[in-house]
Amino acid sequence: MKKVGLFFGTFNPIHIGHLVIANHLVEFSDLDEVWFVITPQSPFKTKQSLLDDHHRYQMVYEAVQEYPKLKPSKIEFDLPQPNYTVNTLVHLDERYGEDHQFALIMGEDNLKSFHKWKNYETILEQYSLYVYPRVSAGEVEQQFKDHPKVVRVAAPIMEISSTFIRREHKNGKNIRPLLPNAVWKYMDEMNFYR
Ligand SMILES: Nc1ncnc2c1ncn2[C@@H]1O[C@H](COP(=O)(O)OP(=O)(O)OP(=O)(O)O)[C@@H](O)[C@H]1O
Ligand SMILES: O=C(O)c1ccc[n+]([C@@H]2O[C@H](COP(=O)([O-])O)[C@@H](O)[C@H]2O)c1
Repeated sequence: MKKVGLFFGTFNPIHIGHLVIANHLVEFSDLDEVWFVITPQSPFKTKQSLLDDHHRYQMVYEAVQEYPKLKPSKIEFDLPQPNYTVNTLVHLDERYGEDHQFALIMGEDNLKSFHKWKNYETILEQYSLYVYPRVSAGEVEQQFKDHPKVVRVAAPIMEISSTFIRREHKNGKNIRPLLPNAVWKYMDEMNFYR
């Protein structure tokens, strides 16, 4: 049975913050692989300046080329939008459940709003949440604090966001160190976020 951590996101674009977290989890937890699930439409986000799904997928693909334990996933591309994670998990289990055990990866910021996710109780009954630290306002709800399914992982804190990268690239700043090299090249050649 392969243990796979699912890292959900819009990845518009994927940056080194995402990569550091994913790599930390495959190297320092019991997860065998991490799959980046590129979400066409996140339930809590508007579609503003969102690149086409396939371009976001391609950038993740380029970013993980030299990391055999990290994989991009298109599973949500053909599912109804907005993409509720609980639905995606059903599809993943149908397709891979026989020899894969799935868990979710999220930052502490997302754990703080996890009670707003569709059917979060069902998710927590069936899957573990691997939670890494993140600088953010607010409190983790009591119900999640000592929950047996919430696994704390001491990954490094990297406060970078895709929003910052898109904005400052547009402003003509050099944001190149924040992106894997191949992602920078793809983004630059395609003239994204100009
Ligand atoms: N620097 C970071 N360190 C750790 N986790 C991050 C970091 N940036 C984003 N994440 C988390 O990774 C997941 C996927 O990121 P996503 O692309 O959706 O967000 P983002 O980088 O914050 O993008 P945007 O700025 O466009 O909202 C989300 O759960 C998000 O909270
Ligand atoms: O299922 C839900 O209700 C739900 C609500 C908010 C977010 N999510 C998932 O969490 C991922 C990260 O969310 P965000 O808004 O921080 O980019 C997003 O890509 C979705 O897959 C899922």
